[in-house]
Order: sequence, then C-alpha cells, then structure tokens
Amino acid sequence: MRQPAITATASFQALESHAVDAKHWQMRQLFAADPQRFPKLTVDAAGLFLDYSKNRVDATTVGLLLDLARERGVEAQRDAMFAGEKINLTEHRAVLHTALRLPRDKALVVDGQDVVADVHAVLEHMRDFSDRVRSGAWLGHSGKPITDVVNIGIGGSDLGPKMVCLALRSYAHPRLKMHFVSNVDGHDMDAVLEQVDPATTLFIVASKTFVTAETMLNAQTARSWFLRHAKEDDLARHFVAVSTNTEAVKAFGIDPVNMFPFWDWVGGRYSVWSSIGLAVALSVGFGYFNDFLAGAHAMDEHFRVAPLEQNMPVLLAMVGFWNRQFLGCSSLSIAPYHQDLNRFPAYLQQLDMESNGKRVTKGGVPVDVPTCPVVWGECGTNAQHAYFQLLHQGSDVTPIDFIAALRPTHDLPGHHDSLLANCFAQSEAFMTGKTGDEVRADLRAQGLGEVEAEALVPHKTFPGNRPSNTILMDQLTPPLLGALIALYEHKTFVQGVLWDVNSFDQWGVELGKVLAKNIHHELTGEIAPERHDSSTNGLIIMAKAAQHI
Ligand SMILES: O=P(O)(O)OC[C@H]1O[C@H](O)[C@H](O)[C@@H](O)[C@@H]1O
Repeated sequence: MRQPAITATASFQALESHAVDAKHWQMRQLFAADPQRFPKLTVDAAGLFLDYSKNRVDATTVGLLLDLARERGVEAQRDAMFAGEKINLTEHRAVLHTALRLPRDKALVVDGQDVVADVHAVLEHMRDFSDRVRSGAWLGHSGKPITDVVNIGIGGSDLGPKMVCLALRSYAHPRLKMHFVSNVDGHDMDAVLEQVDPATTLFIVASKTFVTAETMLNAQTARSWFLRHAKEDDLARHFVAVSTNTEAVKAFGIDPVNMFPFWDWVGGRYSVWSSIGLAVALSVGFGYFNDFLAGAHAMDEHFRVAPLEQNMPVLLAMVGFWNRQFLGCSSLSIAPYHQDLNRFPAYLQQLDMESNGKRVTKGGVPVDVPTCPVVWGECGTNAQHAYFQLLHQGSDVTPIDFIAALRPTHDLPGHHDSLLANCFAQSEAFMTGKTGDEVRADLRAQGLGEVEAEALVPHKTFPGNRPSNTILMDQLTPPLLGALIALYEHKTFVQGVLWDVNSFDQWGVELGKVLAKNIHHELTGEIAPERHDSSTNGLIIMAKAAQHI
C-alpha cells in the first residue's frame, strides 16, 4: 500500500508544531525541572540499558513520536518482516535475518519451505566443522592443525565477522589467529600472506553472490599463492566457501561439501548471523556463536512484543528521527567506550547508511524530508583526543551514541573506572556545556584580570544542549553483543519505515562497479581513455604512464 508523504500525516504535523518550541529546550532546565527524568527516559531490553534522557525531548515529545511510528505502520511492517513477507520490494525478497536466530523448536514457512529447519541444518554443519578445526582434528595437507583463518570477503561478508571476532576477542581460541582480507588493494592480501603458513592456513571465501570483483580476485590470489606451496588435491583442506551461489562456488573449484550456504532473504549487511559468521564460530566456538544468536533473538522478541513506549529499538529510532528532522542533525557519531568494539562504528556505517541512504520512497517518489544521517565514529577515549573538539564547540550539532560495558573482560586494575568516568563525563559535558558566566567566574577565580578573562570567555564557552544516548551492558559477552547489533538493526528498520524507503536494497553501489570495469579495461588494455570527461581521462592517462615507467 502506498504511504502518504510523511509531512502529510497528522502526527508529523503535530510534531512540527511541538518542535517549534521543543527544539530550543535547554536540557539543563529539563533535568532541573524533573528529578524523575532519568527513570522516565530510560529502558531495559535483552540485557541492554538505554538512557535517552540527554535528548531535547520530554514525555510529550516521545508520545508524539510514537504516534508517528504508529501512523507510519511500524507495528504492521515489523510483523510483516518477521512473518517473511517480501518486504524488499525492488528485489522481491523476504527479509529474514531474524529467522537466522530462531530457536530450533520454532517453525517459519516461507514459500512452502520451513526456513528454521534449513537454518539449523547449516548451523549443524558449522558446529561440526568449527569443532573439528578448533580441536585440531581437521588437519592441513601436511598433517598439521590449522593455526590461521583468513576470511576473504567485503562489505557484509567482512564487516560483520571482523567486528564480532574483534569484539569477542576474550573468547577466542588461543591457537587460531583470525585475519580478514577485503580490499582489492593487493597490500591487504600481501600483509596477511606474509604472516601465514600455507600448511596451517584455512581460507574462507565469503560472498553472498560469489561474483563480487574484489572477493573473487582476492580468492584467486590466495588460491594461486596456496598452489605455489601445495597440490590441487590439497585445496579441499584449506579452502571453504560461504555463499548463496552453489554453481559459482563449484566453478571456483571448491567442493560443495565444503560450502556453507545461506539464502537470498539474508541481506549482506544482516548476514553475520548466517554462515557468514563461520569465522566467528571458528574463533569463539559454536557454543558462544549460539549464545550470540540467542542474544539477538532476545532483542527480536523484545522488538516484536514490547509496547512501543518501552520498545528500545523503536525509542532509539524515534529519538534519532527527532534529531535528524527537527534539530537538523545530519550526522550521528558512535562512540563505543570499549576497545573491542573498535570496528562497531564501521559496521554500523554499512548497516545504517546502506539501508537507509535512500532518497526515494518505496513508491519511487522523492522522500520529502532528509533521510539517514552520516554515521561515523571511533572508540572513546581516543575520540576525545581527536575530534570531540568539534562535537563540543563546532557549529554543527552531532548526536552521539555512547556504548559501554559496566564490567570489563580483562583483569587489569585501574582502567575501567577511568574509562567509564570519561564516558559519563562526556555525555554530561555535551548536555550541560559551560556558560559564559561559568567560564568567567572560573577565570576570575584563577586570578585573571577582566580584560584577559573577557578575551578568553568565548573560546572557553561550551554551548552544551547537545544530544546523546548512552547504551550500557554488564559485560561485552556473546549474547549482549548479539542484542546490541539486533538493537541497531531494528532501529534502522523503524527509521526506514518512517521514511518509507526500502531499507533492504543497495542499488547505489552499482554504478561505480560498472564504471570501474570499463576503466579497468582501459588501464590494462590498448583502449584509449577518451570517452570520459577530461578529469577522468587525465587520471587514467597518468596511471597508464606510471605503470610503464
Ligand atoms: O557478499 P557479497 O555478495 O560478496 O557482497 C559484498 C557486499 O558488496 C555489495 O556491493 C554490497 O554493497 C554489500 O551489501 C555487500 O555486502
């Protein structure tokens, strides 16, 4: 059913009127006026805690935002996704990453097929394989156990497994070193190959389509390198594939016995829960991988049944929408105060920006409001010493999601309190800021004269009133990491529903791929690069000239 333009809905218009004043509210005053603000604007789900009280919202704002969620059909569309309806309209596909984490005793029939049974059959294969590699029963061609695993994939076939392996570092198998090669830039592969021994290395070629140019070239390079040290017959002990494309896997020379399938209803950026997570299962073991799935399932169940007022993904999405729409925030910064979540901002970039980086509705007309903000970030406290300056005093307001674990997974004394102190202090500073009068008083107390003090006041003033969310968990465990990722998946889904975009295609990546193929022919062949604009022609000519030096 075609949705009306969002600006034409009654709830959006009610929000617009409310925002006239509300967007100027001072959070300092909101906190001072209501001692219950923290308990009112916080929520628990699946082991996670979300504090969204440091946003320019109150209970009325949240109520109006939830009216909008209802009017846009978030609940019905959520149910359609969970039921396996083909909500990815431009590709005529269901969207069922949630089915990848359904327990074995559930059933979900899509196109006459029980997908839960299919999922668990592949999970069994992953369990068996990962157990054998981890125990040392799976041997390389010279009879030695595997010591290094190289995941070759890009986008969703890289960011998920890489981020999760890093995040669950403290659960990793001591013998297995994980490597990830994604870039077509040979330096990426080169840096890994120089560290590994062909006799003890397992390559996972991970690609949903098994046609992605970067992955295919990297896989061929790995294969040629391997065959310089071993025989064709040895390949089966060192190369496995993860894909939906059995024919292409066979054509590459990987025995389908060593292939871990998944399905077209799993989007690349939602695929870490599928066999794309094989690297994770190898690193942390199948038991923890299962716990990771269970944590995501707990968040799924919360998202599916919790009333919108207590629904964490919905609240996170709606507050994000408020900031984007009414405060004009065009970017969102992710600040994990956990070094093991180092790759989480990069993971969220693909999840959010590839899903909702769209400008037309499902019906093909322009969305009449701004859509997905730019998502970016870095771990705290490092980020504080790099770009937090701009977040505190720059001319744009950038909301921040702080993410932290209350307890560390290391036992080094003295670090964790300092980390958390910084995390909480930053959200406090973004909210309260520091007024000119406060700066003035400080400077005078330090003994500065009036002229000198006045000259410094504007530079040392913090506007404050800058929004942030804080997401806390007990420890970064497999289930809580699963819940965290699922939280953001569903947040992305809800925002896609508001904007009425298809969050599950990514046509925007295609044009560059086609043009790169053309230019590649020109760089490597005799074709004169004169079909382009003068800039592109000029760059191609420079590259060709340099290669002939
Ligand atoms: O897994 P693959 O089929 O190799 O795709 C890898 C990636 O490349 C594509 O260009 C898409 O933009 C991503 O959504 C996808 O995750």
